[in-house]
This record gives sequence, C-alpha cells and structure tokens, in this order.
Amino acid sequence: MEVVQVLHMNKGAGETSYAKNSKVQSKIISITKTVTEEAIIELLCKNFPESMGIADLGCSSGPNTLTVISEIIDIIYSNCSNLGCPTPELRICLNDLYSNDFNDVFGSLPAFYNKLKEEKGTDFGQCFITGVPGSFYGRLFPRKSMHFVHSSSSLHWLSQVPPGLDSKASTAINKGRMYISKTSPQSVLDSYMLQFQKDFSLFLKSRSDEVVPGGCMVLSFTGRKSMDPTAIESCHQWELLAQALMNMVSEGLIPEEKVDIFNAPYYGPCAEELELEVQKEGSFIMDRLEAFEIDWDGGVDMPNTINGTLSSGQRVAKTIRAVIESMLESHFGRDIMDDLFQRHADLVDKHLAKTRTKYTNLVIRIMLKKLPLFSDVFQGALIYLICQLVKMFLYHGHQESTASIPPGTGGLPLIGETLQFMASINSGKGFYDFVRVRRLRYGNCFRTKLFGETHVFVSSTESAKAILNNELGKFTKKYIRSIAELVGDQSLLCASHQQHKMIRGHLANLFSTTSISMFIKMVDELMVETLSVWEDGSTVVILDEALKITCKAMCKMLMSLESGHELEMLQNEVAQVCEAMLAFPLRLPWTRFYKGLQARKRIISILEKEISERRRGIQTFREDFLHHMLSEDDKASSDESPRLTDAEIIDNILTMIIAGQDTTASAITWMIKFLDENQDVLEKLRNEQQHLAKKASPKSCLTLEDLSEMPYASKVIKESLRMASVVPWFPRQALQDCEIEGFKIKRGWNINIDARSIHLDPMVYNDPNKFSPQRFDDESKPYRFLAFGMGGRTCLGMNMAKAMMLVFLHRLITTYRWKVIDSDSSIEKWALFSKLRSGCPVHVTRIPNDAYYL
Ligand code: HEM
Repeated sequence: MEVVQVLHMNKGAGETSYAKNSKVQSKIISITKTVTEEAIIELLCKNFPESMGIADLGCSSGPNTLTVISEIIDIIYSNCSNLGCPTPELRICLNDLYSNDFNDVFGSLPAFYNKLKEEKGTDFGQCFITGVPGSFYGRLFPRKSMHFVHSSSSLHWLSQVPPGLDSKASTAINKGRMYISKTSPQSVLDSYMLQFQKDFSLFLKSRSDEVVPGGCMVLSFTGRKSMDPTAIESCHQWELLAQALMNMVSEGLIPEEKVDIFNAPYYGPCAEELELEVQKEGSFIMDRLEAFEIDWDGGVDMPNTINGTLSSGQRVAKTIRAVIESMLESHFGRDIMDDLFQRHADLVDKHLAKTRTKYTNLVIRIMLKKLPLFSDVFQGALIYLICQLVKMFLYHGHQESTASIPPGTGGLPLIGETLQFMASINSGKGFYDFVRVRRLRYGNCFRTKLFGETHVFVSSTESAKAILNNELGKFTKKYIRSIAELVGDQSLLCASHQQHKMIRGHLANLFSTTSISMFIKMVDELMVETLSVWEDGSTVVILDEALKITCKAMCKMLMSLESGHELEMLQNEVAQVCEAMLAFPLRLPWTRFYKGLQARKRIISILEKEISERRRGIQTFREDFLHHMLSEDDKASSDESPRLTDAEIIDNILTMIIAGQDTTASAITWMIKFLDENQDVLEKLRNEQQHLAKKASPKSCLTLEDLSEMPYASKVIKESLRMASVVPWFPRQALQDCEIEGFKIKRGWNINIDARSIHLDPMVYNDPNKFSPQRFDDESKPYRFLAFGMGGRTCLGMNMAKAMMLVFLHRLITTYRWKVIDSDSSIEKWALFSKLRSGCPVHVTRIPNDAYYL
C-alpha cells in the first residue's frame, strides 16, 4: 500500500464525506487556537516579518481547511491592528498528499477571499494562498521561507506501513490485528517505533531547513500517555476495527490472509518519544507539550439520511470512516465498506455500554520553536553530540519491572534522564516542564533518575502532609549535589537533622517582631528612594528594580552592607552562584558550575574579612544579623546550645541572601504581571491602598500595623505566590524504606514534593489558572498553599518576604500607574526559582500631584 497515494479523507460532500464528518477534528483545531495565537503574537512581537510564510500541513479538504487559515489570519490582523502596524504580506501554503481533494479547496477560495475583503477591508495586506501537494516527510517549501507551521490531526500518520509489516512482506507477523496490540510480537512494536522515529526525525529535519530561525510550529496529533505502546488507550480503536474485520472473515466475507497482511500506517507516540526525537534532531526546542482527551463522538447533529438518530457508536464509526476508508478500500475493496463500518459501529456501541465511558483518544499538542541562528550552529552541535549518546542507549534504560515502585523510567545508564532535565532548564518553560511532561504520563507519583540518583516526584496534598510533617523522622531535606556544594554543607538547607535543629534555633531568634518592624522601615525607605528616580513615562524592568531592592535590604539586614561598590560586587557574585545551582556539577573552568563555585569562594572571602574585622573591633557597632550571630549572649547560646562556628555563620548568611533576594524579587515580578492581566483585581487593590495612603501622614514610613491593614493586598500576594510557585518543588530524602501514594519508596531515594502541581490542581483549587485573590477569603485548608513550605522546614523569611511584597505594592500603586509592555511568560533558563525571562518591563506614569506620599 503506497500511503502517499491512498491516504486521503473521504472526498465530496456526501454522507460519509470528511466534509460532513469532521467535527472532532474541528474541535481539536479550536482547542489549539490559544497556542496558535500565542505563537503568532510572539512571532509578530519579536520578529516582525514583511512577508510571512505560513504552512498548514495535512490541510485536507472541507470546512476545517479554511477554518485554520481564517483563524490564523484573524489573529494576525487583530494583533497588527493592536500594535498599530501594517499586516505583513501572507504566503499561505496548504499542504496535503497528492490524492487530497485540492479541487474542493481551490473551489472555495474565491468566496474566502471575498469574505476576507469584506471583513478586513482594503488595508489588509496581500494574501497569497497556494496548494502544495506532497508528503510532509520530506522537503515541501524553499529554504527559510516559513515563519509559522501548523498541523492538526495529521502527524500520527506514518509515511508508510513499517517495512516487514506491509503487504509485500513474505510472512504476516501481526495476524488478525491491524496495529500494535497487547498480543502483537515484539518485532511489531519495534518496527512501528522505528518507523515513527525515522519519520518524525525526517519531518523535523525537513522543517528545520524550511523554517526561519526563531520561527515556530504548532502540531497536534493523537498519541498516548503511557510509555507502553500496547497500552489500551492507544490501541483500542484499531482493535475494534480489526475485530469487525475478523467477524467478516469468520462469515467468509473476506479472506483471512487479507486481514493478516493489513497494518495501519499510524503511530500514536508518547511525550517522551517526541521529546527525545526533538532533542536528537536538535534544531527545535520543545516549548510546550500538552495533552487532552477528545471524544470521538461527533455529536447528535451528524448527517444521517437513513432515518432516526444515530447511536454514539455509529457517530464514532462515521468519524473514523471519513478518515481511513480510502486506505481500507484500496486493500479490501469498496463493496465491504458499509457492512464493515456497520459492524464497527455495533462493536463501539457494545464497548461503550460495557465500559460506561466515552470513546476518547489522547491528543498531544506541541509547540516547537526553531533555534535562533547562533544556537543553530553551536547548540545544534552540542545537542547532536548529546543525542548520539541518547541514540546509543535508547531503550536500554528500561522500565523496572517491580509493580509497586512508582512508575517512570531510569533513563540512560548512569546519567538517567539528566539530559532531558537539562534540556528543560534550557527551554523557556523552565525545569518544571520536565516534571509536567512526566506527571502527564505517569500521574501524581513518578520516578526518574537525575545526576545518578533516583528521584521521585509527588504531587498530592496527602503526600505533602506526610512528608513535610515528617512526624516519624522518615525524611530529611536534601538538595541535588550542585546546589548543596554552592550553598555549603553547613547551610540550613543542607545540614543534617540535628545540626539543622541547632542552626534553625539560632537563626529563628533573628526574625523577631522587632527586627521585622525595623526591616519594614528600611525596605520602605529603599522603595521610596528607588521610585523617586524613575522617570515619568519611562520603562522600568520590574525584576531588575525588585532585585536591587531585595538585595540591598537583605545585605543591610544581614551585615549592614550599604556601600555601592561592595554591594554591587556581592550582588553579581550571588547572581553567579544562583545561575550555577542547576548546572551539571562539572568542575571545568568554562562551566557554569565552576564559575558558581568561584563566585562562592569570593563571597566567602568578603564574609571572612567582615567577621575578622568585627572580631578585632576594627568596625563600629552595627545592629544586624551578623552581629547577633557573632555575639556570645544571644538567646540560643544562653540556652546552652553550641555557638555557631564561622563556617556555619558564613554558609547561612549566603543561604539567606540566596533564599531571600531572588525568591522575593521573582515573586514581586510575577505579581505585577498578574495584576496587569487582571485589571479588576488591580482596581480593588488600588482602592484599598489609596484608602490607607490617605490615612497616613505624608513622608512617614510604613509600619507593621500599616501592613496589617492590607487584607486584600495580602490575598493578592498569596494568590501571586500560588500561581507563580516561585519555589516549585521541595527536595527530601527517604531515611528508611516507606510507602507513599501506595508505592514503595526505597531508603536513600530523593522525594520531591511538587508544590506547583498542587497549586494548579483543579481538585485542590477551583479554576486554578484564574488569578483570583478572593479564593483566600476562607482560610485555605492545610497543605494546599505551599509557597513557603510547611512543617519544620517552613521558610524562615516568610514574614520578611511578605513585608517586602506589601511595601513594594503599596508604594508602586500609590505612586505610579503601569502597563506591562512584554507579555511573554517564558521562564529564565537555568534559574532555580521560577523567574520571568522578560523581567516584566513596564511603562510607568506617575500619578498626578504625587497624591499620597511623595
Ligand atoms: C517570596 C519569597 C520567598 C519564598 C517563595 C520562599 C519559599 C521558601 C520555601 C518554599 C522554603 C521551604 C523549602 C523546603 O521545605 O524545602 C523556604 C525555606 C527557607 N527560606 Fe524562604 N522564601 C522566600 C523568601 C525568603 C526570605 C526573604 C528569606 C530570608 C532570610 C528566606 C529564608 C529561607 C530559609 C533560611 C529557608 C530554609 C528553612 C529551613 O530549611 O529550615 N526565604 N523558603
């Protein structure tokens, strides 16, 4: 069977036509619209092309074909209007196999052009629509001519039936089945998998030549959640059809051999396979991978000339028939088609009645971005090397067979899934994407291998409670090696259980109400000073400004460091340490990790010098945390707990700078972005803050009492922290064998509580992606809100962080109005804490007459 010749959707407008039976595919297109919009807006904002190449691969014929391009044109038109720029010239290429009904497509173009003119007027740029027949598993367009490539419901079709399984093969090895099934021999699975790898990499390679650097692809197709290609979710639709054929064989209507040698040119990949192929090919970055279930019942209004309403099974069968009839017909002949699909419909009905479920399939949607030019050469080479390694070991890292340990894969020998982990860190979605993809596949508890160690991720409030409470002392905190080395082994973050108790006792004394009150005054002064130099009408980057303030505040509170040069130096060194936190722990001079270690050394010498000068009485008295840690008569030492050593003091000062400045600055940045996106919340907040500002005397500093009169602002902060999950996971280590979520956890394994998934779980929070501070009107139940952790390791600086955020909000809102000018939500690469890559630039306008304080 030559797929190129026989695969096409049912032509015309008859009852079994694709035009009349493609509601499901239309639904998939509409679900993908938001991502298409996001991709196009980014293209327009970052790289405004005069002439824009757009391709729709596997466009088919019928109403969906022009829906896709009409949506794309709408997005471009409305965004160009918003940006005040002319629409680019559009070169739209509609692609499908040669046998597609292009006549039908072209026939509908005049009406389409007329509608375009009517709706968009004459100022809409030129739009050239062409048909490009051919297989997308090969080159279709000139080099670097495409900016945006779209494909929906097509890429699950392979370029051919895997060799050895097609009708030319000498023996039939997948007898009585037409796709992978539980009872298929391993060679069938291997053949399908290899064909998919070959095809998908060829697809990527071809697009890599055609798509401009920085261009983007949004692709959706059916796939599966499970790593196992024989999982029922991915095979059931083919099995029912094979069963219908076998029923006909048993009645002598078709020869058995005909069924035995028929195999579908189809493969529904899982997320991991896709990710791996993208990494192997190396020209694109997987910016997004999502999956959703789609019901194959096309709805009650599907065409039916026979009479009466159609059963669900009949509607499913019609939807499937419109897609695959051409292939079946070329092999089995036209005569049996009605009978076959009637039997298929009956089997689907029986299946639905038995399982009491819907007939669903998993649709995977990915957004791939072409690397920019520099990376094309450099990163591509690097990724190629890595991928050769991956290729060598692919599928050697097999699933462990013990059923009771958490699902997941050990990945490659030694390095496990470290490469995929690093690739996520290097993408705009941040390392959390690594977790998200696996959670999608394995559920609330999964296992992986990173940096040579087993890691389990859990994401339910029950597990969070059991682990964070740690009543039975089964868990201890443990960071990955790179983090542990950078913060130091005496740091509160890495200390052993006993040592942690002692150090935390010392440090907790420092965070008294008196020091928080002093801290609020100091942050307020810094904030007022910072705002006073912003120019009216200028653009400021919130992350940069927040970092300056939080760093100054932390350094002043910890060690009275105020001088511009020293402070700036320290800030740079701390930034380098933070950047190295997730790097591969290689000590070679050019590596990020090595640079981080060097920066740590320099910070240590600054602190050692400071401690030595204080000890020798060279410096004047300074009321700061360092002073209290050095003094003999602090509360902890009078309680006869041992004093902190210099190494403990140094590691923990560094820990507090890292734990306090980046986190708080990132949280502030997200908060400003969320507020800008939710003007109703901002308005309510503005009322609260202005009310407070009117009460206070101008020029006076904010106090702890003032902050307690900001209930709505406190909820805004909480909601921002929930949505942003600045610290997305909390690492622990199992000290003994135990059980979590019904899975066995072995002693020594790393257990990570996935706070971000809990924060965005619809079972925990209603409409979790909506920014809604009022959801905290009722005290949230324990272990649902984990922004500052819980239990014995709860954030020590929680009140300081909240204070900094409240002061920032109050001063900003009462002094300026702002508009975010880059809505990009990408996350900073290599950052331990979720940080907006754009830094959130805003255009600020001073509120007239300095109404409140300044
Ligand atoms: C919005 C800002 C902040 C967020 C979201 C945040 C979040 C967290 C979280 C989630 C933990 C617990 C991690 C775990 O259990 O594994 C933690 C621990 C910690 N945080 Fe914060 N933090 C913030 C600001 C601060 C500030 C300003 C300080 C100031 C000193 C600070 C100091 C610490 C320390 C010392 C720990 C370790 C506690 C321990 O292990 O006993 N944090 N933070």
